[in-house]
This record gives sequence, C-alpha cells and structure tokens, in this order.
Amino acid sequence: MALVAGRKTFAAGKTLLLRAGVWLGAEAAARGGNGARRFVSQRVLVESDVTAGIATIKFKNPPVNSLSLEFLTEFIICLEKLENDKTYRGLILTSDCPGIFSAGLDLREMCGKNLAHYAEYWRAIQETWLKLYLSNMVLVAAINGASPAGGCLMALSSDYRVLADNPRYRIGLNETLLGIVAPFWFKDVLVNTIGHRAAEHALQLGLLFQPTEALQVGMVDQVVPEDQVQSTALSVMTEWLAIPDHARQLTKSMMRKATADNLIKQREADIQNFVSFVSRDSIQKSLQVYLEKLKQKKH
Ligand SMILES: CCCCCCCCCCCC/C=C/CC(=O)SCCNC(=O)CCNC(=O)[C@H](O)C(C)(C)COP(=O)(O)OP(=O)(O)OC[C@H]1O[C@@H](n2cnc3c(N)ncnc32)[C@H](O)[C@@H]1OP(=O)(O)O
Repeated sequence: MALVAGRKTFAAGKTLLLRAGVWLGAEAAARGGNGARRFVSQRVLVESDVTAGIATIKFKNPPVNSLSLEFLTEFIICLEKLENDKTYRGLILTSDCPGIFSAGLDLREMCGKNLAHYAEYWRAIQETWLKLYLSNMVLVAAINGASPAGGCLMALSSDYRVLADNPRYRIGLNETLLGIVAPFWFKDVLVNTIGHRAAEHALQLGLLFQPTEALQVGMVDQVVPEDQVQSTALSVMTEWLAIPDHARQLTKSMMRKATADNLIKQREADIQNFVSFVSRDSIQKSLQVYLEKLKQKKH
C-alpha cells in the first residue's frame, strides 16, 4: 500500500491518500457513541474526543520513535488533518513506546545516503517543525519518556510541557555530543524557552536534563508522577481551552512569527547547509561511530 503526501509516495501499511489535507482513502477510523474517534496509521496513532475538541497523537515508531522520513510523512498528514478540521482546538503529543518520547532525528536517514535524500529529509524536518510551531491548536506535550535532540524540539514547539518524573527520561538538545551542530532554529526555540545564557550553556555542552533539572531551567512546565502525565496534560488543556481561540491564536502567532519567519525566509539555504554539513566525511564518520556505540551499548 502507498502513503501519498503531495508528490511523494512511500511504502506503508495502509492506503491513505492525502489531497489538500483531506483523507480520501481507506483508514482505520472508528467513532464511538461517546464522541471518541480513533485514526490509525502505521506509525502515528490519533485518538480524539470530538465533544471536548481534543485530539491526542501517540508516536508509534518502535523501538525509539526516531523521526524517520516515513514517520514524519505520516505525522504531517495527521497534523494537517487535525488542523483543517475545526472540531479540534487542542492536541496532546505523547508516545506509545514505553520509556521513550522520541529519540529525535533518525540517524540512519543522515548516514550513507545520497545528497538528494539528505535534502528531502531535511525539508521534511523543517515542514514538521513549522506545522507544529505555528499550529492554531493548543499543543500540550505529555512527555512520557526520554526526549533528546529532535524529540526535545517537538516538545519545545508545544505550548506547554508535562514531563514524567523518572530520572531516565532526560530531555535536551545533545547535538554536540554527536559531533553535530543544532541548527539555528532549534537554538532559537531553546533560547525562547529557557533564555540566552542557559541555552548557550546547554547547547555547547549538549546537556540532557533530568526532570528536576529540566523544570528548574524552564525546559518543561511541570514534572509529575509517571501515571499522572496524561491526566495532567488533559487538565492543562482544559485550562488553555477556556481562553477564546481567536485571542489566544493571535497572541501565539505574535509570539512565534519572527522565529518561524527566520527559517521560512531561508529554507533553501538551510537545506543546502544541512546537506553540505551532513555529507562531510568527518560528520559521516562521527554519526556512524555514535550509531555503533548505541548498538554496542546492549552487548
Ligand atoms: C559550519 C556550521 C554549519 C552548521 C550547519 C548546521 C546544519 C545542521 C547540522 C545537523 C543537525 C542535525 C540535527 C539533529 C538533531 C537530532 O535529533 S540527532 C539525533 C539525536 N538523538 C540521540 O542522540 C538519541 C540517541 N538514542 C539514545 O540516546 C537512546 O537510544 C534512547 C535514550 C533514546 C533510548 O535508549 P534505549 O531504550 O536504551 O534504546 P537503545 O538500545 O539505545 O536503542 C534501541 C535501538 O534504536 C536505535 N536508535 C536509537 N536512537 C536512534 C536514532 N536517533 N536514530 C536511529 N536509530 C536510533 C539504536 O541504535 C538501537 O538500534 P539496534 O536495536 O541496536 O539496531
């Protein structure tokens, strides 16, 4: 079966056709009598409460919810679908993989591939971020696992972050530990969240914060026991949805537009930077060594 997004076609597990943000093909969708709906794609699970106007996206790309091109494609489609359906005013982002929110960018997409692939991958990363960061919905991240690098960026792009209190669930932009550099727009989002000095410190050292530290530095808004992450996210959402949409949305846009525009005005140059950076022999070597270390950790 094929997943078609715009002009791209990827092998996937169900027939999903997207045109102008509308599902045209067969998807597993069930509607309960209580207003609950469930959409299933291979790597992204969407549950929604139509009455409350709240949807939940669960990342389901085991083992570590890495942001592969296939995952990103399904994720963007789901996000567009929710964004265009005025039923939904709030979106909770969480994980279906125990102990992992997201391991960030899929390192296999950045290793041993050709230049066209790197460009396509980076465009998908940009697109995902812009859609998340500029969403009209209220976004609450229910972070129920480790959240390094790109996983952290997804959480930081939400309006509010609830993190499970487990010391193994570290969060941060750890790119320098891999020998790579967080792009300027990752940096901008971090600076907007925790301030310039703390961001400079965290970025240079590639710090991954444990929950109490993340709360202290302002990277997350609440740390709660693991079994309360979802219920806390829901009660935060209810609070935010009490604000009239038009006023909140305009305010969000006012706060975020300059940061997003910074990337929008130089998207192609950013792609070229990524491609030439990641295709350097030295960077390929660093990424391969890092991946090998991850693999050997178990043995
Ligand atoms: C001159 C200046 C120019 C500047 C230009 C700038 C241009 C841009 C530069 C590039 C920037 C790119 C930005 C990147 C951001 C990122 O997101 S990079 C990804 C960073 N992610 C990580 O570091 C996470 C790595 N993973 C982990 O730490 C752990 O796996 C975990 C804590 C998430 C989970 O631990 P655990 O449960 O113990 O699982 P593992 O055994 O470690 O892993 C299981 C399995 O998954 C594979 N894996 C893990 N992470 C990734 C990943 N990110 N991508 C792909 N695969 C991953 C791991 O290898 C294991 O595989 P096997 O089962 O062994 O096959």
